[in-house]
Amino acid sequence: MSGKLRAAIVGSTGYGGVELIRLLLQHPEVDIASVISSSNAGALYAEGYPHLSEIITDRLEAIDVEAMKGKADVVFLATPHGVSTELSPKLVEAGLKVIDVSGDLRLKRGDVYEKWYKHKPADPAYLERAVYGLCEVFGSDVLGADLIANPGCFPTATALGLVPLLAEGWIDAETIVSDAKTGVSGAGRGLGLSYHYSEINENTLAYKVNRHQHTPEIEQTLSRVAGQQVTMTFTTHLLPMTRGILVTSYAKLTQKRTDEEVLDLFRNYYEGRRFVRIRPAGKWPATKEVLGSNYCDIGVSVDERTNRVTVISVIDNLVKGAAGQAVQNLNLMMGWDEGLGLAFTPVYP
Ligand SMILES: NC(=O)C1=CN([C@@H]2O[C@H](COP(=O)(O)OP(=O)(O)OC[C@H]3O[C@@H](n4cnc5c(N)ncnc54)[C@H](OP(=O)(O)O)[C@@H]3O)[C@@H](O)[C@H]2O)C=CC1
Ligand SMILES: CC(=O)N[C@@H](CCC(=O)OP(=O)(O)O)C(=O)O
Repeated sequence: MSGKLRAAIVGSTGYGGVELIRLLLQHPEVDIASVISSSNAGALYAEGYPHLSEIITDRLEAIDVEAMKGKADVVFLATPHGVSTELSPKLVEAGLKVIDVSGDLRLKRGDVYEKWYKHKPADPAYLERAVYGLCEVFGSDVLGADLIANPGCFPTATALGLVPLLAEGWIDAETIVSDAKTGVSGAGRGLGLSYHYSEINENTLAYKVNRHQHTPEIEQTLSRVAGQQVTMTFTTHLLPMTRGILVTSYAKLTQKRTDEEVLDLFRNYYEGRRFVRIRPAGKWPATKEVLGSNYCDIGVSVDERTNRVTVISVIDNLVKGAAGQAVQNLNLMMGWDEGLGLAFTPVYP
């Protein structure tokens, strides 16, 4: 026994799962105890991911709560929507800690989940119990929790760019518009027509316009911070790149502000939070500047002509938008330094 925390990963064969493996391999307090597949138990993990040959030598295991109870302390779920709804309660009742990377437990209201995800919602007791782990905003809720709803990729980038402004009442909550771009890995490893090379190469398209499932999740966070119901316009676009999310948000200021005032607001709000970096006035973050890292980089500017503020936030969808924030949540849950295993410099170029 190494004395380390033992982690099992359900959905380990997907992009979120393999990114969790990359990060957990570097974590000083965690051992990967079990890599789990619903469709390919018995196969060598590295058959599907040859870049992990001789690094992950384990075979995939089937989903078995009793087996997980015997060999793991924490279970990460990087599974399609609908799986955690059924599985998380069983894992929690078996005494395991659960970090759910899917959207199943993020929305507190089951009827809202059903409307946007078109799936049956989880038991309300577990929706209530799940702690929404947007680390830089609600991180203090995570210590000691046993069930974490890890935020979505777009909600992480979008909310981190808007929360300081709403927390201080600097923007009119009825005027928010967020325009988001993502790379194709956001859609996972499965095949889909929009993600074929010949469909997305040299192409850009909007999708799920006015019906993206992350809209109510962002609104839930913004409403909680603002202390009033916030509704917004949120539009997603697919870009011909592998990783990265860039969100541009606009909102009306409630009174005149300068660039420096708004930048100071952001610097103060995120003081001491190492994974949020605020660019100086006139500088804008790019997705490549956070690639492979857990950073969310933010740039802010006031348009004096329209009295609107523009916020640009970038993350790597698979790190801060999924596996990285999940590890950060594990760290906060366990009372460890929140950056353990996450000291990755972005990959550049
Ligand atoms: N990709 C991203 O950037 C982000 C993804 N997410 C969320 O994380 C989750 C995983 O996404 P991602 O890794 O991209 O998706 P993938 O499609 O790449 O992987 C999903 C994995 O889930 C497993 N799976 C499929 N059906 C079941 C089932 N019935 N029970 C258990 N496991 C199943 C599959 O593996 P197998 O058949 O081997 O079991 C598959 O490898 C999703 O909920 C997604 O929305 C969240 C934030 C960002
Ligand atoms: C490119 C692409 O399709 N991206 C996905 C990202 C969603 C995701 O990752 O899932 P969660 O809802 O669990 O966060 C989308 O827009 O639906």
